[in-house]
Amino acid sequence: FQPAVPMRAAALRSRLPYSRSWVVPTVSRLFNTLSSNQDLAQKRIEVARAKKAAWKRSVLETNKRHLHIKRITEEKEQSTDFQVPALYALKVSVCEELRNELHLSGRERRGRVFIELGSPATRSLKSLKYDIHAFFKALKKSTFVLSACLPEVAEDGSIVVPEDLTNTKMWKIETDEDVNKTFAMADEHFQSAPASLKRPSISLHLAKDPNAPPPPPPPAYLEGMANPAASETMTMLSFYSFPPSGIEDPEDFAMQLRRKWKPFNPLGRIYVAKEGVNAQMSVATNVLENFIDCCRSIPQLGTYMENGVNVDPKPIPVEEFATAGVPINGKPAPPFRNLHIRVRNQIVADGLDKPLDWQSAGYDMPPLEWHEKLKEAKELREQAAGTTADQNKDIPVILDCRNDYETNIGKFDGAEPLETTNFRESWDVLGKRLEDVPKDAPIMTYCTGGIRCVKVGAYLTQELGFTNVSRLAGGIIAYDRTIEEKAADEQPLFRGANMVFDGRLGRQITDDKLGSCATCGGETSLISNCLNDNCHKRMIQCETCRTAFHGTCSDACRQRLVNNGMLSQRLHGDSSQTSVADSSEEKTTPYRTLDEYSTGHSSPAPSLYHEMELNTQSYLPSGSHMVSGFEQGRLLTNLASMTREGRILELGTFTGYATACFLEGAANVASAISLDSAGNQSSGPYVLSLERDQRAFNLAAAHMNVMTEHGTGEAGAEAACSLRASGEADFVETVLEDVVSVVYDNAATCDLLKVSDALATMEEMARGESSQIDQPSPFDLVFVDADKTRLLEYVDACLASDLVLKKGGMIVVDNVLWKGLVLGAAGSSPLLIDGEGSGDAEIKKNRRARRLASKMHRFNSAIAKDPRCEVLLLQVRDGLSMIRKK
Ligand SMILES: C[S@@+](CC[C@H](N)C(=O)[O-])C[C@H]1O[C@@H](n2cnc3c(N)ncnc32)[C@H](O)[C@@H]1O
Repeated sequence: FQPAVPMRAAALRSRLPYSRSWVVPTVSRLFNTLSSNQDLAQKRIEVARAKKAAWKRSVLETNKRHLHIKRITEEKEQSTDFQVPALYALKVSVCEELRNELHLSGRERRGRVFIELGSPATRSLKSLKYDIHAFFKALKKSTFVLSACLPEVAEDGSIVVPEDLTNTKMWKIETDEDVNKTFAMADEHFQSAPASLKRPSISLHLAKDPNAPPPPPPPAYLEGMANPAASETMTMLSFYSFPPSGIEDPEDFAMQLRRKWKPFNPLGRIYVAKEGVNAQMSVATNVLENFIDCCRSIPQLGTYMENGVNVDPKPIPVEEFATAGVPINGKPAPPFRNLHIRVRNQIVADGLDKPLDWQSAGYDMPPLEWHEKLKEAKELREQAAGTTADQNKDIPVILDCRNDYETNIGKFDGAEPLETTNFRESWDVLGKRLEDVPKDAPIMTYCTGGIRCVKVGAYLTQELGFTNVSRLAGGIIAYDRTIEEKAADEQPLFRGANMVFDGRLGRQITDDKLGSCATCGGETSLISNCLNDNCHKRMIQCETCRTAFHGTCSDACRQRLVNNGMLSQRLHGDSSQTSVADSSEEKTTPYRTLDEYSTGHSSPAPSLYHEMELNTQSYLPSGSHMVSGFEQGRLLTNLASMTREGRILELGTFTGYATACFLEGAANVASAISLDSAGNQSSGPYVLSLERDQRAFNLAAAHMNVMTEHGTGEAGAEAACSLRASGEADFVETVLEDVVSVVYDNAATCDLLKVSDALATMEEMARGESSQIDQPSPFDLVFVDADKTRLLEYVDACLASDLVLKKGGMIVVDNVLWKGLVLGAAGSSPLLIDGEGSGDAEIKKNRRARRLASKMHRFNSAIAKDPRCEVLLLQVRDGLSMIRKK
């Protein structure tokens, strides 16, 4: 054993620059010193990481504890033979001074904290304060002192908290001994208290600690700041930063931004990734300077916001702001509704297989210099007619690095668009375009706000070896502002409209209409997204066609809107459904495909479903293609409606679309057999759905609550829509209990179960050993829609045991045609994949798709031969296999 202090001193001595090794500065010693400094830095990073991990663990533990306590209270409240006081209830109130100083919200000022019998908080002041802090997060642990009294029970059985906190019955809790005494008194008081007091209780009063250090002064950027709500205008702005050491913990950084920006009430969309930050925002103009100062004070933004904050030259009056975006669902919309700070893998998805050095990306050319260079380039081009390539080498290559729908409505004179539909395609296009261009030739690049050109510049210099690359600083936005502010007598060399990434979509810079309407071919600069949300294609479309096609891109999409009965709702903002039979659309629009015809002659899905899809797109966009959707969803409802008892098991809930379809079907069964109470785990209509992803589970839980509280019609759709409109992303992030239970229409029960692996849970059920939920009695239908690599195991568990699926029951397996690739896997055609690219990432993705297609083919072949069942493989959506258990 060695004492800790000397050991620390020795370690420090060997690392500090003034240790003996520094006195004789030989090269090797200097090197040693440097490397030990690096060690020290590394150690610090490790300590910081360990602290963060410990903090995360403690948050998880606290959450777990809350849930545990909730369960105990519920169980105890239900059980009649409750004897032991397992929990103490502390009624906590916070003094006025602390409330104001810490800006406590209603829930944080007063509430109940439960303390378990025998837990450290019943013995030590520190633990008691810790537990109170765990419930009242806004309280700082050291800023309060405690006083206590015992609650009185009124004649009517209600619990009275003394009004007069200075009353003599109150005592201070200052030591561990006081804590012990207080809990002992609560026990004693409980013995003689009336039965309406369910457990030993203590009233606690929290007052400001007179010895607490004064709160830190507000940051300078908040001093004397105006009230953003009083601003008459809003200012659009954007910025990006690629800090050289990256962002260590993007989740944590995103939280920091939310906290620091709260006083400004900004709106916008911000992406945070390890590589940096990319923000498009609107901020009240009266606090714009304060907001910019705040951003500058954040080290990861500060000096790394290349070209500072790109501010739109014209603030928008608040009344105009409310309607400055492209209308959504036929209703006027602002450019941004909420503040969304999202963590992503990259702030601009580039598809490169390794990150480059974003600090070394060519010359960031100020807008006025860019303007002059373009004029020179124009002159050079005019003089160059009929001259040799060698004489033309000074003419710069001007590259527009945006996508085709952006360059089609506006670009700089003489610029060459890359004609990409996605930024990831740029690398191949650049390679081909610049194949024969000398490495020292001048190359000028630009994009909307400059961020894409950082990546293009890095690629051109580091990967393709060009030495004379420049990019327009701050992109077209900064150019537009600079010309307007500093060279108003000059004609802008950018013609047409600049597409921006907020609800306005396009900002007209000159009156030129360079785009041609995707529908009629006429001139236009209007850009929008197809109103059929299943398509949502970004398109250029003139005002006339926009009206004629009701904001959709084609006949097919317009027809979809009509079929879904949402046209009138979307265009006029009313909730009345268009009656398909009465609709003139139905009579006059010819059907171009059988698909369109079939959808056109099916009953529309209830309105809730569409909102569920939109919520999925909004909260879990990368998985939104997984939702079952209209055709398959309706089929699932019908199948569920035809089952004997309406008992359905779904593997892979995702956001609850198919779950809702099944619940609808189960309720149909209940009404067909005139059940007068809802089914449950043991008998009658019941849906059990298993999911492992917390965020998907939370959104599904919210959807199921909406469905059961408001139904699937207009009221349900409105409630589901408000999940999105509230902008409260937090509900998908919180940890819910692992089981969420709802009853629909008093006819069918649905349990959502959060599991770590649906297959393991199902195998437990097959053995009759379900650990998370009481063993449910067997199901009529099992929908297999979780991980696609273990389909045989899922189906086998259903076929092998009658505890999961009844004899004669049905297994439905999704995605069995795997985008048509099973044909290739069966050797019938080459394995072609739509839009097959040649980049490494694309090749990897395709390899995975092929591997899965082979697995799917093996599954289809095996199950078709299995004597325990009969199979019908339907070409619905991505292929549905209907497997009847014999
Ligand atoms: C295709 S989606 C389900 C779509 C949903 N059934 C619908 O129709 O809307 C697949 C879901 O299964 C979940 N999942 C995948 N593997 C799982 C597993 N082993 N256990 C539980 N859930 C799983 C995924 O998180 C994902 O949400």
